[in-house]
Amino acid sequence: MEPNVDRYSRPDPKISRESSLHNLNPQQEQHEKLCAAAAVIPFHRTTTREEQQQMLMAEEELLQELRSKANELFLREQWAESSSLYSQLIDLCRVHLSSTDGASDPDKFSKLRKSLCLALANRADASSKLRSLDEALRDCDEALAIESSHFRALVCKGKILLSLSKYSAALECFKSAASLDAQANGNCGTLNACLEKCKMLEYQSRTGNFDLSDWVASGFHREIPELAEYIGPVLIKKSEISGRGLFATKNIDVGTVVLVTRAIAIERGIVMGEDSGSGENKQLVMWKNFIDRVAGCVSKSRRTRHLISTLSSGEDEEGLEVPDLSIFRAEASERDDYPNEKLDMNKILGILDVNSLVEDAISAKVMGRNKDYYGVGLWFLASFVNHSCCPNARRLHVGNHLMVVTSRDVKAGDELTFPYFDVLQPPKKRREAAAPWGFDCSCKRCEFEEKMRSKQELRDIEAGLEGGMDVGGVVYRLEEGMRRWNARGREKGYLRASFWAAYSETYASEKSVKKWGRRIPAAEAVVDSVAEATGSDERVLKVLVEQLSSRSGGGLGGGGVIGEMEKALKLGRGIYGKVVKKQALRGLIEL
Ligand SMILES: C[S@@+](CC[C@H](N)C(=O)[O-])C[C@H]1O[C@@H](n2cnc3c(N)ncnc32)[C@H](O)[C@@H]1O
Repeated sequence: MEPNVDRYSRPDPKISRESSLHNLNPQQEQHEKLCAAAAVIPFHRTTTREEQQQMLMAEEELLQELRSKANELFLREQWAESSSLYSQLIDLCRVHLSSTDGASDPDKFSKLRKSLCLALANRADASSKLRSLDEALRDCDEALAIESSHFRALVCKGKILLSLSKYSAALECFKSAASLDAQANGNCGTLNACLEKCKMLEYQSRTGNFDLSDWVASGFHREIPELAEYIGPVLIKKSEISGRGLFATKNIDVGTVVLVTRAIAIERGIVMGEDSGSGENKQLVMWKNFIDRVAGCVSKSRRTRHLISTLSSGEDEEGLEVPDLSIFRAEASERDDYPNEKLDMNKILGILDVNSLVEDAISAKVMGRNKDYYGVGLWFLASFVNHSCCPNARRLHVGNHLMVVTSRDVKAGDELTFPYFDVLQPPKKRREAAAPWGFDCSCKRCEFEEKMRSKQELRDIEAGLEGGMDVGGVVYRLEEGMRRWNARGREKGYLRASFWAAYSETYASEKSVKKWGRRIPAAEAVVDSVAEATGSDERVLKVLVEQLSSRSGGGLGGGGVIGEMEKALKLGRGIYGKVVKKQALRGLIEL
């Protein structure tokens, strides 16, 4: 069959020069020359075989040159530059494909399609490094629409889906890639690693079974474990505390993971000298960087923009809509089905003020953080959890993930709350800590303590503690006062939690314990009531463990302390959650 000579006619010079060549860097000048050689052919004249060969070579060389330059930049991790060259390569492939007839020149057609697919997959890889995930996915889908078993596009798409927490869809991609001829595609090590990781994350996100024991047992020295995002038995509803809140949909035991969510953005650093000016400046710089990061994520993803727009910015919280929990399930989300929200910088700043969490919060220190460490981040679903001074949950920060773990048993229908700040301090300090959040806490404990403010004696005790009064004396006066005020059950726990600093210092000092003897309660009883009132806390647990240790003379093997050890383990579960299994937990709390 006669070749269709027109196919080899020079493509419209406007398209070829403007869309592909014009932006080339100087190193590609030689190709301009090659193309210029081909350009001597008048546009309307049909080309000879020799001219066709010449043009084919020029085309091939140009593609090859672009490809190697783009690959080189990619290997040098110059993502934006390599992406721009892949774009030129893609344009060029498209131009040539549009003028190539697959039926009469199948080799060239198939070569061009392969080049196009590879360039799309590579650009997707570069875009994903730039966190332009929507664009990256579009490229993978285009490559896969051309060749459904394109290895690189499948692996790249799998990785992007994995980073978007779409575990089942990612697993499908990796499985399809694994079913291809491994020899032909190479890179099996990476694929197998992705496949295994994906299987584990898919399992975690489906079951909520997480196990951090090995990491904890290594003293947090091993690499931070990979975690899936997970939404447990919870739902968002109107809250009596304020606006919307997160509620349990069934009874939940202490230590259960109810939520694992990855930060939208996070900024970390070591801030030396908490009160020094340089520390504050560093925090300000970090805050600014954090805002930039969030703004970057918002500009790159419709989903992020939509989800962030559901968060409170502190204004008219009662009038806010209750979003459907399902929009936070990454697995369920389609790429383009989000409204294109408009979010100005003021709104973003308001949202960050109300919802950002600081990783160095007292509850986060447990996971092996340095005391000068400071990290600020935004986590979507956790942003619906209200604060309470008698919370029933805690947060654990593991890498970029925030885990919400119940710190005591929770009943179906209860609102889940975690502390935004240290709740083992007196009401005045707690009010000061709540002020930057823009609220006055009115949880049961705060309500009770507000009523108790009328007691001059309590105010004197608080002033005494602040003024450096003997801590044993503070404990004694408070215990005496509670007897007279008829404080019962949880109420005692609330007050003891408020004066926890005095209790823990007293029990830590043999001299104080001797001095006050039976006039102050046993540490175990205080630990029980504080844990009952405010949930587990590592400082409360520490007092219990020290008591156990001193009672058993340093070793904890004695039969008499078994019950207390079980109690300590239960408290430990409320702090670290069931994600740290018994043996590792024993090590962690030094039992
Ligand atoms: C992270 S948001 C919590 C979810 C929020 N209620 C909503 O509807 O989006 C933090 C804001 O919730 C409100 N809030 C949280 N805990 C509160 C409490 N104990 N008392 C009063 N307001 C509270 C405050 O307005 C606070 O700035």
